[in-house]
Order: sequence, then C-alpha cells, then structure tokens
Amino acid sequence: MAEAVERAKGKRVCKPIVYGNTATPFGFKRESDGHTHSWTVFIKPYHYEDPSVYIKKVQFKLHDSYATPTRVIEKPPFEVTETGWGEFEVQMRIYFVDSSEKPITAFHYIRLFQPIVTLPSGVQQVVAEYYDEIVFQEPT
Ligand SMILES: O=C(Nc1ccc(C(=O)N2CC(c3nccs3)C2)s1)[C@@H]1CCCN1
Repeated sequence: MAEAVERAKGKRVCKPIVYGNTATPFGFKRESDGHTHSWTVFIKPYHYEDPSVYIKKVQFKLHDSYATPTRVIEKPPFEVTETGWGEFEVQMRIYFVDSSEKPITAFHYIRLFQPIVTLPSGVQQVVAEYYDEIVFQEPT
C-alpha cells in the first residue's frame, strides 16, 4: 500500500527479457583443471532493444569455487562466460537506471548437457533459457 501511495498512478511499462545459459562441450576433459565445457550465463531483452536504457548493471554470483565469484557487468551484453565441469545455480541481480526501482533477483541453474539445439550453421549447442517480464509502474 505504501508503494502505491508513493507512486502516482501512471502507466505500466513491461520489459520482456530472456535469461539463461548456453554451453558448448570441449569434447575432452581439460588436463589442467578437469573442465569439460565453456558456458555463458546471460540476461537480455526479448526484443531487439538496448538494455542499458533501463538496466544499469547486473551482478552474477557464481559458485564460490570460481575466482572472484561475484561478477558485476556494467554494460551490455549482460553476461558472464566461464568454463567448468558441472551444473549449479547462479544468482543474477538486476540494477536499474531508475534508482527508485528496487533491484530484482533471478536464479538460473547452469545447464551443460541439455536441451541441445542445432544452430543454423549446423553447430550443436546447449541452450537453456527462460522468458520473463520486468514490469515498471511509471508515475505520471
Ligand atoms: O556440479 C556441481 N557443482 C559445481 C560447482 C562448480 C562447478 C564447476 O564446474 N567448477 C568450479 C570451477 C572451478 N574449478 C577449478 C577452479 S574454479 C569449475 S560444478 C553440482 C554437483 C552436483 C550437481 N551439480
């Protein structure tokens, strides 16, 4: 109720987003660290638009075994590329250009093995992504 009072009635702005990860197997276990895959965790607009218009930065929290597990990305693309051998949960915290908008948190479980998609190039890749919407209540 307090928030409703704080914000004058105004139009609602919806920003469709996609978040998730892609992954590509090395095809072997790397001798140095046992890693088997390269993966990229991301959050991006669903439509073709510049996310920096409304997203200031995104904080990705990886598994603590990674060096510097908290990664802050301050300009698009809002993504982190790493290598590894297993699947685990990543926390993503989205900070907005409008500082009156509270940051929001999403969680994504890194997938390395499925679902497999075949890209137009014929290359096979794991793509695990989810659709969501960020809704802003714009004051008048
Ligand atoms: O896999 C899992 N957890 C994982 C956490 C981190 C993983 C990983 O891939 N890596 C740590 C990173 C480094 N290695 C060396 C230096 S940094 C590469 S895997 C769980 C276990 C059961 C199901 N999922």
